[in-house]
Amino acid sequence: MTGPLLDISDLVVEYPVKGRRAAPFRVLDGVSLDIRPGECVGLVGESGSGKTTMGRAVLGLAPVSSGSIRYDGRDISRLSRADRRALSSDIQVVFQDPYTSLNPALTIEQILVEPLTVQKIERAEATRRVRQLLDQVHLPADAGSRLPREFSGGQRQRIAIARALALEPRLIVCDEPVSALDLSTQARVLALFKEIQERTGVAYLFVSHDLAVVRHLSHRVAVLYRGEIVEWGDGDQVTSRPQHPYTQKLLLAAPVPDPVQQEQRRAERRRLAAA
Ligand SMILES: Nc1ncnc2c1ncn2[C@@H]1O[C@H](COP(=O)(O)OP(=O)(O)OP(=O)(O)O)[C@@H](O)[C@H]1O
Repeated sequence: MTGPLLDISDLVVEYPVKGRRAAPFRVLDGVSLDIRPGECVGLVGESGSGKTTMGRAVLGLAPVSSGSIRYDGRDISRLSRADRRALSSDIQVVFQDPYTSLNPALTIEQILVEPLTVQKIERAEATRRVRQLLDQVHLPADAGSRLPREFSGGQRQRIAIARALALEPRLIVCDEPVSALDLSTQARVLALFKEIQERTGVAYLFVSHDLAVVRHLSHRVAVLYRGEIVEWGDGDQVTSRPQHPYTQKLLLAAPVPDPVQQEQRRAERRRLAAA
């Protein structure tokens, strides 16, 4: 039995508040969770609960006050810039907005080659890898010569996924990666995430406000409420039979296509609100 790939323990993240005597604003308050190699852990919660901050902390972009984030056994919560850069081939990210996350002035090939050249991978090998990456995300080989604006939102998110995969990371932080897409595109991009995970064995920290999205591919799910994890466990259990009242509300808030079921959920929401 191998240890976790990522092990977050008692993590506290605080932002300073203007004014000399003001106490810092605590966004994450003693959060613990772990991700096993090849596992998808979903992190859900409503807006402002601290989900993005959690992803940013893993990427070294949030101020950690206490606690630890161990990657492969080593605490990475307070790395120097150089050590953090060295870790970029292990931990990658896919952001929410495919419109702003890709440099509009670069061709897709240039976007995908960039991380490879930073890691000093030879040009011929990089070009071969770009073709392979486009194939992996089901984009045609000639996509390489085009600019991001020539692609739809779903296709741009595929390009962002290809870029994240370029260095064959072991973990990808996915921060609301389908929220900006329409429903049918969401389903196709989620299927791609799943397929890539099964093929490459990469692990995901999959952040979303939407329980239905997280349910789709998470082995385990953590529910964040006001900077604390209120429920954490098996994905099916948490998303279908939640124990905590906050998760129950999140589940009832998710829209369902069947109007009868939708009305039953509204009634249940009213009952919970009155309780
Ligand atoms: N750089 C920052 N400085 C100060 N406060 C911040 C900063 N980043 C986030 N916060 C605050 O931390 C809280 C949690 O933000 P975060 O973006 O992590 O939430 P979230 O659950 O991802 O919400 P959303 O789904 O709306 O993005 C919010 O109250 C936010 O205003």
